Amino acid sequence: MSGKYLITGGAGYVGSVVAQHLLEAGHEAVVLDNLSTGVREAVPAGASFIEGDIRDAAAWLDASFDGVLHFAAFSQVGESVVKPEKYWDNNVGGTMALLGAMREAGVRRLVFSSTAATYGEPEQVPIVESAPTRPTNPYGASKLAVDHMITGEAAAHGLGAVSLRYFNVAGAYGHCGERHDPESHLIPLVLQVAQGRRDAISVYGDDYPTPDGTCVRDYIHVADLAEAHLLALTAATGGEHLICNLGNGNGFSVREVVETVRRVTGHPIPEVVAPRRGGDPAVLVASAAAAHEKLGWKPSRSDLAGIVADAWEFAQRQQQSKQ
Ligand SMILES: NC(=O)c1ccc[n+]([C@@H]2O[C@H](COP(=O)([O-])OP(=O)(O)OC[C@H]3O[C@@H](n4cnc5c(N)ncnc54)[C@H](O)[C@@H]3O)[C@@H](O)[C@H]2O)c1
Ligand SMILES: O=c1ccn([C@@H]2O[C@H](COP(=O)(O)OP(=O)(O)O[C@H]3O[C@H](CO)[C@H](O)[C@H](O)[C@H]3O)[C@@H](O)[C@H]2O)c(=O)[nH]1
Repeated sequence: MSGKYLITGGAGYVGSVVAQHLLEAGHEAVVLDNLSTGVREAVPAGASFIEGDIRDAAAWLDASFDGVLHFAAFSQVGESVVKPEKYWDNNVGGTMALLGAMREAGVRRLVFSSTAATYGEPEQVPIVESAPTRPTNPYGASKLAVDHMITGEAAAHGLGAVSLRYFNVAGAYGHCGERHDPESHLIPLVLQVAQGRRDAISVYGDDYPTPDGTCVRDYIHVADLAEAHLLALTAATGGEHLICNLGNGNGFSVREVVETVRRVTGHPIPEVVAPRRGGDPAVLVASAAAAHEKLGWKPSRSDLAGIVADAWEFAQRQQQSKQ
């Protein structure tokens, strides 16, 4: 059955891909974004666009909406360590206002972008949802606070909610991909080196307790992630707050990612070892068993070279459109 959904942060990377998937599935998509890190051109054709802040969501939310997909947030681990107040204000303060607006309008279905950063340094990998949550940076702490807020809202006021804890999102889908400015994520940065826009990639730390000394992450294709959001909308039912990890269950080190980019693009990628970045856990790899069991989700684009190839195609198209 088709529905009408508000997509906060739908001018950003993940939100724009999910908006595109919702439209393709026959839903109506209304994007609310203040363009703080997103761009207007990322909003898919066919979606309505409101330039505004989630703190003012009450101005646009009404009972005609079947649910909210909430992506709007600041999400840079390193920045959150030096400017924690920015993260509490937007991620926690903004979501509190959004939940209030949903309550007032009688909108009872929410899918929230949570993160692997809620766990911190794991005791065991792959990480399951019952693992201890001890975030090592304010970004992860702000997202964990929101998860707790949603649990309370579901229990007290009958909200149906799913928090999706993404691991490292990568790749592109159609005209939607990663175009942050400045960019902070590993894969698009390495691709910028391949394009000649940067001289080298800085490897943040090579003395971690991992096989090659660099951090290990679980890279998940953004289109696989989008499919999980559609399944989560169905699973978000009154009074329950479900939390599911989304990842492939495979870990790749920073050096393995750089090597994969070399193979996919055919460009040599010079690397320089730089100091560790504050707040980075050594290893983050997901168990997605709960998403499989409770949402019926299974990623189908788990090959790292394929993920990098899609991101490369998008980056090349972006570069050409600017020339
Ligand atoms: N990209 C990842 O690897 C990753 C991993 C885990 C979780 N997440 C989460 O997924 C979500 C989307 O991430 P992304 O990579 O697409 O980020 P993004 O920065 O591309 O998108 C976020 C969007 O939210 C908008 N926004 C921010 N604050 C707002 C506000 N107060 N009101 C309205 N709009 C606002 C921005 O303009 C932007 O368009 C975030 O919540 C992030 O924490 C991302
Ligand atoms: O120039 C760079 C950029 C990154 N890295 C390293 O590459 C790895 C991946 O870094 P990203 O910045 O691409 O991603 P993060 O793991 O820091 O964070 C991402 O995934 C997290 C969950 O795993 C959070 O959800 C967060 O929102 C999202 O940005 C990290 O070890 C980082 O130190 C480098 O070595 N050099």
